[in-house]
Amino acid sequence: MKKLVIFDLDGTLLNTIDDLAVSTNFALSCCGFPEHKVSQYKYFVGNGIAKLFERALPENERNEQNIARMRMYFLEHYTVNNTCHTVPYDGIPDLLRSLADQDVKLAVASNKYQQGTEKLIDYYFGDIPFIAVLGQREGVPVKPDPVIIEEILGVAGISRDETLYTGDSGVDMQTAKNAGVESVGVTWGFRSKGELLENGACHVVDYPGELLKYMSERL
Ligand SMILES: O=C(O)COP(=O)(O)O
Repeated sequence: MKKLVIFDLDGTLLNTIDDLAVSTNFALSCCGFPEHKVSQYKYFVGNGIAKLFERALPENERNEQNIARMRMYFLEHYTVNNTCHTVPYDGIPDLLRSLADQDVKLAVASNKYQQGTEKLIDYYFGDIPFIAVLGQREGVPVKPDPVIIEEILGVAGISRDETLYTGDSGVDMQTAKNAGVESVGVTWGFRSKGELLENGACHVVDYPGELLKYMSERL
């Protein structure tokens, strides 16, 4: 029986890629560096914003000072422009609502910085009763470290066996494995089915409706 579903945010609940790309390109251009195509950002996102900046910077410019400058310009732009193009994936609001109606506990575990994670969840899913909305926080290791999952299990009072973790990247599948939790990889996000399987996805789904069916067989 599954009683808790933990969701990744970027590429799983929300398609955030355009806003992330626009704000990172803004920061790159403020720093005098070349921009990237939106499609490239699908491979830059997933390990938190410091890693996003490192990957976006030219190879010989990847240093602490440039990452700090990128962070400043990015946050200035993204803080006010993070809901311009971002949308929930088709079927996600219905999936969350149906799970909540069936008394399944819901939580978010993201590598996006905490304030951004909370703002987007509140803006797009304000009516969904998430028991925990956790992003990247100072001093807490990012996914694939399992600490974020362990924190959510503690808040929920639910065991590993009763938990499902859902995400769109190899990092997400590794996180679930490291936490000893069953994983479902989703193919509507930023990464390929191959990446999900290579990183130990227990199951892979192509539509939110499939996840709902999978869950209803396990309630
Ligand atoms: O900000 C990121 O790197 C991605 O965050 P995610 O963990 O929600 O995919």
